Amino acid sequence: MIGNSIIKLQNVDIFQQKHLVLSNVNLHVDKGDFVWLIGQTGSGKSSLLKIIYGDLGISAGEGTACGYQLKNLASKEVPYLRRKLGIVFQDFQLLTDRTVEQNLQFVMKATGWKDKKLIADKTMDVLEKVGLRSKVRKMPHELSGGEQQRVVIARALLNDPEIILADEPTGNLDPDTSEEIVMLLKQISQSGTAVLIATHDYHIIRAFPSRIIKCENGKVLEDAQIA
Ligand SMILES: Nc1ncnc2c1ncn2[C@@H]1O[C@H](COP(=O)(O)OP(=O)(O)OP(=O)(O)O)[C@@H](O)[C@H]1O
Repeated sequence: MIGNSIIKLQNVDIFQQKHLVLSNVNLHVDKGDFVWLIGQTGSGKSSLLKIIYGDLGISAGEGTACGYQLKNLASKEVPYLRRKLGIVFQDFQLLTDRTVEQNLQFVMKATGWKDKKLIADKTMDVLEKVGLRSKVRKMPHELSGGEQQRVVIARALLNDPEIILADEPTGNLDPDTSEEIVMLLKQISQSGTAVLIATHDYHIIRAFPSRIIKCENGKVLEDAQIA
């Protein structure tokens, strides 16, 4: 990694199949940055995130994410890159037949955690960070939408990621709960983990002013404004 750089894309072209979605993308995200990603439906926000988490490959240009070269990234490297990224999506994607604790520990076991004491301590550590220690034994359906999204954020924090990528994390939440979730993500960025949030919700952007990146007409504008 170069200095504090977590994500660096230089002159990257982003394709979905043969369709060029975004061309000549330049983007940098540094340690602890809090960045909004906006753009109309179909403008390429999810495609840009997919480049960063190794779901789409880079054919032209250069990129690094969390110290990994994205160009020619070997498929066996992708799970290791993903451990350094916390991914939070709109629909909560919790396992509905397991408790909060079991949801978290399922991920830990899948990513190589073995020591029972460390697993138990980390479970409580991430739940503390999202304010849900008391819900450790609850099933997802016993939680509100905002609480479920907090569990997803806790899950994203398990492997101490360098950045959280969030795609419409408040899409299913009411305005007050959305603000609470973004407040939590903002706090996380202040403790050093970068946060990149794709959203259509300009109200929430106004409530938490920060750097804005915009996908528009096949380009990525760094340091954009909302109307
Ligand atoms: N798997 C795919 N195969 C082919 N084309 C795709 C695929 N996924 C997305 N696209 C196309 O790529 C373009 C960008 O889509 P993308 O999902 O990145 O946009 P977005 O800005 O995230 O949209 P939204 O706000 O609706 O989520 C669109 O034209 C879309 O139709």
